[in-house]
Amino acid sequence: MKSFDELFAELGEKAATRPEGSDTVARLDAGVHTIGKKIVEEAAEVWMAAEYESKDECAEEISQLLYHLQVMMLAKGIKLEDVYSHL
Ligand SMILES: N=c1c2ncn([C@@H]3O[C@H](COP(=O)(O)OP(=O)(O)OP(=O)(O)O)[C@@H](O)[C@H]3O)c2ncn1[C@@H]1O[C@H](COP(=O)(O)O)[C@@H](O)[C@H]1O
Repeated sequence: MKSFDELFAELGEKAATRPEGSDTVARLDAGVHTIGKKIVEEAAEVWMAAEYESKDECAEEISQLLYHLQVMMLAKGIKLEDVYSHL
């Protein structure tokens, strides 16, 4: 288990060191358009899970959406505080 901030730190490290086999590195290399499409797909899965699946399945979909949002943040050079300052 990890927090939002811990995952973001881990993904930032992956982006910087580019380890072989990292899904995150591949997604960053694919670019903002592909990352954006994934965010829309995951958001729809959250919606469907909320309507038709269990609380746990919905939580898993939300975790995936948060992951892809973080990938977009990295792709755009957006830091946690850039987002938090708007909350
Ligand atoms: N938290 C996540 C995470 N959430 C979602 N995903 C990715 O998003 C996909 C979403 O699931 P889908 O049901 O849409 O699967 P899919 O249709 O096969 O998706 P695609 O791979 O085709 O886009 C998953 O298969 C993962 O590839 C994640 N990939 C990585 N992480 C974490 O990110 C960290 C770094 O991972 P690596 O970069 O792979 O080392 C690790 O701690 C991982 O646990």
